[in-house]
Amino acid sequence: MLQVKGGSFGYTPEKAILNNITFTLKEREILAVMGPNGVGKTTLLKCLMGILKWQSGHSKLDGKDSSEARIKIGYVPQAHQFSFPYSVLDMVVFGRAKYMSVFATPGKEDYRIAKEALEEVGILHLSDKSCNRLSGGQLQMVLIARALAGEPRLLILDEPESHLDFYNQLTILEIIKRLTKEKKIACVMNTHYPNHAIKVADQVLLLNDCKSVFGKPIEVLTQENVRAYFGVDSAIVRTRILGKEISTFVILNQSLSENEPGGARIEHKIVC
Ligand SMILES: Nc1ncnc2c1ncn2[C@@H]1O[C@H](COP(=O)(O)OP(=O)(O)OP(=O)(O)O)[C@@H](O)[C@H]1O
Repeated sequence: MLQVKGGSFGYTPEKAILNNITFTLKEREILAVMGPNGVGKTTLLKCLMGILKWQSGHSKLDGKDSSEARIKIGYVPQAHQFSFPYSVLDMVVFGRAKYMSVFATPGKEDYRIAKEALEEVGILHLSDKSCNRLSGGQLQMVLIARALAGEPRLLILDEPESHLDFYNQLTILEIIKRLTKEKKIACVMNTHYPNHAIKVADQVLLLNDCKSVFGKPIEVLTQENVRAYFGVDSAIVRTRILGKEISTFVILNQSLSENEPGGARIEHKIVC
């Protein structure tokens, strides 16, 4: 559904940021884009949306060049960066603007779709509330609903769970996962949390210094890759809690990485 082949981009001719990015994403799949600060994750999202033009290579959505397919891409920015003096419903109706002519106002059908999007993320009851009176988690859900109202094939989210408490992080991730599967769309999200990638992503793209690696979370977030891309020692531990097997990413402190477990009581098996 989304295909990126040999994508390269730099803001100046002297310094490439993204080099030869290649991956494919199927319908109902989530891609987590990861890498240290400033490596080009947001730049990649902008190239996928056609806001920045690939300098070589291309990205295609359903076979169409990203810039042509832009109408089918829903973008969810980080909620904490904005203030919005609109009601929740009006905000979500903005997601329909790309289908309207310049001076047109939203019609009944636009409001119906906007309400449906609010229902899908579970916040229809907030319709009349001002966006400026919402919590960070609620506002993030409003922005997801706004993107959904645009009936996207591809949902792009820039660190959707950052600045949220643990409960809201999980809520947002569950919503993203459910919608991606139910609505048969694909989703690309930047995240700084390996455990979130393990929890919801089907694929991970690691970026650093013009290098990249793509694959399933457990295959990509290996000790070697994490050391090479982030400069820290890590492990994925598999733990059984209440009969359920859970894979968890941990950063190893010095003593653990020197094989001194330091009295850790959880029984675990390092899987990669
Ligand atoms: N408009 C711009 N013009 C020139 N350079 C830019 C521009 N936007 C970003 N950059 C530079 O490009 C590089 C990649 O930036 P980008 O925002 O894509 O990184 P990121 O991986 O998303 O970072 P973070 O994790 O901190 O959000 C950085 O060095 C940044 O300073």
